Amino acid sequence: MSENVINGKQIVADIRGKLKEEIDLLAAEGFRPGLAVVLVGEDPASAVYVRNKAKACEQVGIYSEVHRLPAETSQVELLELVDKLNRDTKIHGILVQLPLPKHISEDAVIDAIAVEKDVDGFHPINVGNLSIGKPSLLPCTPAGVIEIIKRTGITISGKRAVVIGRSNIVGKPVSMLLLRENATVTVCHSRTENMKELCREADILVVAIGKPKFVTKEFVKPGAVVIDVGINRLEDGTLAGDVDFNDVVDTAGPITPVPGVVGPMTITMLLHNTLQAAKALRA
Ligand SMILES: NC(=O)C1=CN([C@@H]2O[C@H](COP(=O)(O)OP(=O)(O)OC[C@H]3O[C@@H](n4cnc5c(N)ncnc54)[C@H](OP(=O)(O)O)[C@@H]3O)[C@@H](O)[C@H]2O)C=CC1
Ligand SMILES: Nc1nc(=O)c2c([nH]1)NC[C@@H]1CN(c3ccc(C(=O)N[C@@H](CCC(=O)O)C(=O)O)cc3)C=[N+]21
Repeated sequence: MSENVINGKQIVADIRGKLKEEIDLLAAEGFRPGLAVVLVGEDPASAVYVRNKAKACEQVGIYSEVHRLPAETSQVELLELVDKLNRDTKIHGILVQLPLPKHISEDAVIDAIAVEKDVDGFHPINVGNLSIGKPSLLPCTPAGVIEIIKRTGITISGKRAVVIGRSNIVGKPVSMLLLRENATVTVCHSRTENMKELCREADILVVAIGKPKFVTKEFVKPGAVVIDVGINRLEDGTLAGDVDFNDVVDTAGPITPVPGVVGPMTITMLLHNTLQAAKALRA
C-alpha cells in the first residue's frame, strides 16, 4: 500500500493502549467506567456497530451493557430506560444507536440523556458548548477526524479546510472543530455551486455525504489531506467510502481508506468519552 495511506490500526492501537493504562489504574482503585448502549429494532448495520462497541469496551476494561429493544418499543418505554440509566451509578456513558424507528422522536430521546453521560455529544447543551468553545463531550466521529488529521503531522491552524456534508452528527460538528483548530473552513452541501473548484482549494478535505465514490481526483488539490467518513454498502456486499479511493490515492497526500480508519476511530473516541465522563462523574 502507498505510504500516504493512513494506518488506522496503528492509530487506534496506540490510543486504546493509552486508554487501557489509565482505566487499569482506576480499576486498581476499585473504580470502573461503564457504558450502556441502547439498540431499538433490528437494523443489521447498527447491530454490527453495537457489537464492535461492546468488543472495544472489553478490550480496554470498560464495563458495558447492551440493551436490545424490539422495533415496536414505544417512546415512553425508551424514555423510561434512559431515565433508569441516567440514575444508574455503574453507568457513566449512554449511547442510543441512531436511527430510531420512525414512531420515536430522536430529539426527545437525546434531550432525555443526562448531559454528563451524553458520550455521543449529541445533547443540545453539549452541541451549544462546542459551538461557543466551552469544554464538553465531543461527538465521536468528528473528534476522531480531528485526531486523525493531527496525527498526519500537518498543522491545522491557518489551513484551508473544506467539509462536504452538513449533518448534525458529522458535517456540522467537524466544521466547528476545524474552526476551533483555526482552519479556514468552507462547508459544502447539496445546494453548493462550483463544489469541485472549492474542494480543489482545500489543504484538508473531509467528506461525509453518504454517496459511494462521489469524490474523484478532480476534487483534490495535490498533496491535500483527504478524510473519508462515508460508509456505504455496495450491492456486492463490500463497503465503499464517499471518496473514490483508487482514483484519488495518487493525487492526495495522507488519505483514509474505507473501511479501516474513521469507523474504528469513532469507536475509540467513544471509549475516550466514556472515560472522561466517568472521571467527571466520580470527582
Ligand atoms: N465512520 C463513522 O463512524 C460514521 C460514518 N457515517 C457515514 O458518513 C456518511 C454521511 O453521514 P451523515 O452525515 O449522517 O449523512 P446525512 O445523510 O445526514 O447528510 C449528508 C450530507 O451530505 C450532503 N450531500 C448529499 N449529497 C450531496 C452531494 N451530491 N453534493 C454535496 N453534498 C451532498 C447533504 O446536503 P443537504 O444538507 O443539502 O441535504 C447532507 O448535508 C454516510 O455514508 C454515513 O454512513 C456517519 C456517521 C458515522
Ligand atoms: N448514537 C449513535 N452514535 C454513533 O456514533 C453512530 C450511530 N448512532 N449510528 C450509526 C453511526 C455509524 N457509526 C459507525 C461506527 C463504527 C463503524 C466501524 O467500526 N466501521 C468499520 C467497519 C465496520 C463494518 O465492517 O461494517 C470501519 O469503517 O472500518 C462504522 C460506523 C456510528 N454511528
